[in-house]
Amino acid sequence: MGASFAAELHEVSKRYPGGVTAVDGLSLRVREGEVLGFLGPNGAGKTTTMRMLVGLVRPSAGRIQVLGQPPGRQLARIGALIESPTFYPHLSGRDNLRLAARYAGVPDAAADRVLDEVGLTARASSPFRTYSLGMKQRLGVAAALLKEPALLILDEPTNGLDPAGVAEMRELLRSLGQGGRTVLLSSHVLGEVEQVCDRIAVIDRGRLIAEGTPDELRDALGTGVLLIDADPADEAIACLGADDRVRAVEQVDGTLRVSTDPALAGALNRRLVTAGVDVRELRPLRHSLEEAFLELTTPTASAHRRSDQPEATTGAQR
Ligand SMILES: Nc1ncnc2c1ncn2[C@@H]1O[C@H](COP(=O)(O)OP(=O)(O)OP(=O)(O)O)[C@@H](O)[C@H]1O
Repeated sequence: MGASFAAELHEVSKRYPGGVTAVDGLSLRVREGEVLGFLGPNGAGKTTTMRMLVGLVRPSAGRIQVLGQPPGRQLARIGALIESPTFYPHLSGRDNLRLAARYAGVPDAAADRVLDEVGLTARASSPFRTYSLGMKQRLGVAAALLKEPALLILDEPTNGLDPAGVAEMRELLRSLGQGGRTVLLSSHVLGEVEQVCDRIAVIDRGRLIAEGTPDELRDALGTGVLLIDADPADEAIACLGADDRVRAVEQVDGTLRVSTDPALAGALNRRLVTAGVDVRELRPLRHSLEEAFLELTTPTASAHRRSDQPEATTGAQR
């Protein structure tokens, strides 16, 4: 396994006693220095994967390397926020972090550095119990930063936060990803990772189902539909309907929605023009990333959405 990956999983599975397969043949590489969003619906296996990376859970099958070693060997270089961290309610944020610093074997002064990094300096002397949920979560991130980790693993750090808390956490995550640190960040909400991550890995039922930059995901999860504005439309429908490579043609608000391989755009354009049809516009229909994510992970939700789309007014179905 190469050195340019902060973490590598190869065909990793985890089957819990009782029979739940939480992770199922997962192969994934976290590149050094990237912020990787680990996205999946509830129960997809994100927490289990993260627990395996830090050595809290043993995989049932497969190989894992973290910072070039098997899990559990490089804990001094890994900061993790996987379970809600336990802090003493009556102690201040600073004193809680100083205790954690001693436990981690780093100087007390690290507490002030990380408080500053997560934007809690102004409230550092207040008792932990007076913190908002967002501040508590940020203190958890601060604790994970004490060791100046090369790899930071954060499991759903925005979970349970109100919109203002989510926005603050997003800002913090964006700043954490700058510099050379590698960050693995899980979420079940696309919008929370889309803006802060270099790449996104989507898992569902323990399996990797898509991986790439947000743009690559949008492209890879194309709809298989070309939008064509052609004149006369009737002739275009007849021409396209006669092509074996076209699965269906629908006319919606004057535009043809052609179900086909989008790579055939050029060939279909030529065919239309040869048939004497003017092609005014031809482009692939793209999902938003949110739609693409739902399409991949929750078939029932996407079925609902499809039925909400405008009805075809005329069409040729194959
Ligand atoms: N200790 C355990 N024993 C048995 N089953 C477990 C255990 N931990 C998790 N599971 C099951 O494994 C599956 C994956 O859970 P996991 O917590 O890894 O998913 P997740 O993607 O992190 O979900 P969430 O977003 O809800 O936290 C779920 O079906 C869960 O119930």
